[in-house]
This record gives sequence, C-alpha cells and structure tokens, in this order.
Amino acid sequence: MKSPYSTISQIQAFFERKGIRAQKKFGQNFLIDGNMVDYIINAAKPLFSERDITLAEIGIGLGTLTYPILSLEIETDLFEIDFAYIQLAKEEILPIFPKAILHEGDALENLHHIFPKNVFIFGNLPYHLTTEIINTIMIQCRSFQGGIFMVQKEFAERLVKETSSLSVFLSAFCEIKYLKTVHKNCFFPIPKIHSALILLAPKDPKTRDHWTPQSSQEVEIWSRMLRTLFWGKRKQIQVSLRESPFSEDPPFREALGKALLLSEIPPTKRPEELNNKQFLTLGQHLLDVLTK
Ligand SMILES: C[S@@+](CC[C@H](N)C(=O)[O-])C[C@H]1O[C@@H](n2cnc3c(N)ncnc32)[C@H](O)[C@@H]1O
Repeated sequence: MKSPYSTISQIQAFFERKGIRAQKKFGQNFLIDGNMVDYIINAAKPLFSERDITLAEIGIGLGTLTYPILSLEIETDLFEIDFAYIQLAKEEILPIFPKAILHEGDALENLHHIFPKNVFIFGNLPYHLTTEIINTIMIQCRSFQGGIFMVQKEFAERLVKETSSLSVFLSAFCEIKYLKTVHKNCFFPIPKIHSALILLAPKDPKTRDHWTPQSSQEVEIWSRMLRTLFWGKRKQIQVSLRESPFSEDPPFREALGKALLLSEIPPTKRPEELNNKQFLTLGQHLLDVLTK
C-alpha cells in the first residue's frame, strides 16, 4: 500500500491543509520516488530470515516508506519526533496497521524499545544524527538483523572506501555495503547533495574471523582503542599512543603497546595503513591483555 502523500502535489496539499512546511532542523527531505521505495523494500525482504523478526523505521515523516513496510504485516516499531507526523501516524496509519507501534519523540531516547528484538531497521535519517543512531544500534541491539539506511552519498563512500575510526568500529559488528546512489531529485524539498543507500548486515558468527565485543565494557575498550589510534590526522601509532588524551591512563597505554606487539603491528604504521582484520586482531589481544 502506498502513502497518500508520496507526490509533490500531495505533500504540498498536506502542508497547506496543516499550515506547516518541511523543517530543516529535523532533516525533512521526503522521499518521493516510487522506484526507490520499491528498491528499498525489495532489497530488504530476502534478508528477513529469522522467524520472529520485527521491523523498525526511524523517522517516518509522511509515511512514504512506512506504508509499504507495514504492508508486509510484520510487527514494526516506528519512531518520529515531529508532532505533525506523529499526529498523521495516529490518525491515518495506526488505525489500519495493527502491527505498528509508535514511539513519539527523539529516536535516540526511544531506541531502547528495540534493543532486545530481532530487528531489521529502515532509516532515512536526518543526516546530523546518522552516525550516533547507527553507533547506538550496533552497540545496543544484540540481535540486530540488518538495516538499510539513506545517508549522504559522500558519507557512504567514505564509509566503504576509507579506513576511518567509524568504519573500523562498525566492522566489529557488521558488514557495510554501498547499495545505490540516490539522486537529490528523489526528494522533496530537493536537498543540496545526493544521497546513497547503505546496507548494514550483521556478521555471520560462524565465519572463522568473526569477532565482536561482547559486553558494554568490551565495546568501550574497542571504542577507546580506536579513538586512541585515530587521534590526530595521519599520525604514526606510536605517536598517538604517547600523545592522545584517550591513552592517558598508563595501564591502558601499556596494554595497547603489548597488544600491538602480539598482533605484529609495527608502531611506525599509521592506522589508515592497517586493514579491518588487523584491527580486530588487535582488539582481541587488547582485551586478553587487559583481562589477564
Ligand atoms: C529525511 S526525513 C525522512 C522521512 C521519510 N522516512 C521519508 O523517507 O520520506 C527524516 C524524518 O526523521 C524525523 N526525525 C528527525 N529527527 C528525529 C529524531 N531525533 N527522532 C525521530 N525522528 C526524527 C523527521 O521529522 C522526518 O520525518
């Protein structure tokens, strides 16, 4: 089923009727391209392998994605901050889709509702929130089943092509795939830049190289290790180890030094020169050293 507000004229009529307009502060550029909506749903469907899977959509707006998602008739948690679209959901969406659960307010404060679920997540997110929301999901959703997110094109390209603190951090939790570039004309109002769809797929626990931090304490160590190594642009690891504010506590610095030796990573290397596997090995050794 399609949202009744998925074309420019339908959206403009809705805005006029309610006396509202798209709010920049909430990153409101609504998807209006039906082919892209179909693409997202078709890319996601084959990934719903778990029998007790639930879905979630962060930032429902005018429901362009929400209607087709809810038409799958799977329990779905919806998140929205703007009163206009909360009201729209209550009046027009919830009455026809009994499997929808609406969480009103800032998604970052409400995401805990899905932490324990086997959840697949859709998000055409406000760009300024993308990193924080994806990080929170990776850290907290222990049964994350995957997600498709609309992000800035440049952000997506950097995530898949470059070695950065964020790309390595995420590599312990999921595989990241660049699905498709989305032209800025697919949105209303038209944003300044193009977007892209990325797929975050959970790592297969059966693969030999699989490693993921298990507890929140382990996640914190993994994150601290990366913040230390990526401190300062293009610095050698030995320099960051000595000077980064994240390595100030001497036992941590000593442990990271030992882990580097055990992982056979030369301290003269720059973090950008390492691959994800080397970082994961380093993370494992660091945990071993710290918990001995
Ligand atoms: C880019 S629009 C996408 C809307 C719709 N999903 C679509 O594809 O057309 C982002 C949506 O996220 C909502 N939003 C912004 N900040 C939010 C937050 N912190 N928590 C929940 N929703 C938020 C906005 O109000 C808006 O509806």
